Amino acid sequence: MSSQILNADIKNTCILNSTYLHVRDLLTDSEVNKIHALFKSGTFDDGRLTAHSAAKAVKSNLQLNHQTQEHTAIQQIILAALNRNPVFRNAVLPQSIHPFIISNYKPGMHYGWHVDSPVMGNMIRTDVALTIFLNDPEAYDGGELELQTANGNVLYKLNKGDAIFYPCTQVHRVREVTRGERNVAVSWIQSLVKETAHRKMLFEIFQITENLRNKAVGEEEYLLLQQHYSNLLRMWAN
Ligand SMILES: O=C(O)CCC(=O)C(=O)O
Ligand SMILES: [Fe+2]
Repeated sequence: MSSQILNADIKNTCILNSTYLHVRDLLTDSEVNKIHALFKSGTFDDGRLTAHSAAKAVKSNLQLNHQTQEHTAIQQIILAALNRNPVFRNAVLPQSIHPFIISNYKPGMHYGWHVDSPVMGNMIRTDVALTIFLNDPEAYDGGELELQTANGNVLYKLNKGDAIFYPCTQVHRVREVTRGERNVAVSWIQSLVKETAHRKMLFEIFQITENLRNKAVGEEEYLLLQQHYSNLLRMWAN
């Protein structure tokens, strides 16, 4: 299936590569700075506390204690940014979002090859995983998020404020950080639409509808397209 960005407005804000959605500037610079300040005053725990048994063995990082006010404040900033983002809303179709893990990798830390649990927290089915990069890629060496795909591995190390969304079905790892520190926010989303291929089709139809809005609103074909979008979403929503 083709996977392209069809809408000019959306094109400036994200890159869709197969099923990997890279959203640019999900967080503004001012939000990243606020998060950085909260990060510095936070209390961090061993990341193995939140890993399931097989993942524990390969995980080495630090995570902001989730019972702190810093964690609550960072999570609020991120949730507000996600809620206002039309690409996120229409491409991911979020139903539930797992509380964020705010993590820090120092030199020597990594998260080896693993699969994420299919169900997490408050019975959230993990359909889409996301990593939001919270510091400059130049600030550290290594630390790439690496995903295994049928066409070879793909690596992501994005600008601060950018996010990558990927299907939870993929084996992945975080490569060892060899210099500096890697700060990210990570979460998992249960989508209204479980199948990645269905979400992609809906996102493409949504963009076509947006493209046609000005010239075709009121036309019969436009109404039919909207009807099919609505009915497909209703058919696939769970
Ligand atoms: O830090 C990342 O980019 C991903 C972390 C991860 O794979 C996980 O927490 O399960
Ligand atoms: Fe993971």
